[in-house]
Amino acid sequence: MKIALYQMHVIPGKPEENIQKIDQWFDQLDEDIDIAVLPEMWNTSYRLKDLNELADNDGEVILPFLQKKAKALKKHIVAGSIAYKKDQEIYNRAIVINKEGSCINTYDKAHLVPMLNEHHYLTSGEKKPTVYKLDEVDMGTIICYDLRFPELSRSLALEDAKVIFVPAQWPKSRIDHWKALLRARAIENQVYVIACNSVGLCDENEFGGNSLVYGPDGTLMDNLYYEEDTLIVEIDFEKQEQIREAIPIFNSLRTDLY
Ligand SMILES: O=C(O)CCC(=O)C(=O)O
Repeated sequence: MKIALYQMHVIPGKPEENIQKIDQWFDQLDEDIDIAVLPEMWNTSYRLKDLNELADNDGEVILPFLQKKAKALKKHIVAGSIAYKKDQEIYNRAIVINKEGSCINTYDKAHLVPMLNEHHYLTSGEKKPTVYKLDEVDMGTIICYDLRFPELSRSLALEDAKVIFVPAQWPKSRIDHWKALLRARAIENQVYVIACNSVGLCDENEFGGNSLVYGPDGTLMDNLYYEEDTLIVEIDFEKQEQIREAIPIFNSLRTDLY
């Protein structure tokens, strides 16, 4: 399975321009890419004060755009997350569209970031992320700060997720945490962790890139640096099975204790 990640410089407060950038990025992807992955809040970036005007109202612009694109390109889109307005509430919503153009999964970021005062502007999700299938493989998505809460990734792994996507706008100043936490989530759950960060500035926030993919044994399969760029990786589920057989952590779980 071949996956392309867009380490995007999201233009703050300019949803139309960001849609155009993504449209062009999709168009230059090779035919053999199965899944295209986008970062967190790629329509607005962190212009939180303006989200009431900028958030996509019930997905009315972004959903049809992604659905049409997925169908035309015959690719699944793990569409990171967007600022999504519903009944006067604004969510940081992850979206997955399959190559037939159906929206098969959504998840509203459950852990809002105190350091960014996200809770002043966004409503937190009240449900945990759920597993979805792309090409018959179980996968899941968590968003950025969720990475600090291992319970969420574990709950996806216990539902049989083999891949966990982490769209983010993670700051440059804490990139060491980003890499350590992503690697830990990969090793402890024996999953592929596919992490798509953004780059560039939004007001005083600088995002740190370093989008990467860790294998189920924590091997760094590939990574990007600090510029806008594309990462392409190929993942292998037979290899994952071998890793899980060699160190069978899921058979050793003590659900009687925790
Ligand atoms: O946890 C962190 O250090 C960064 C989290 C973050 O920036 C986010 O969730 O958008």
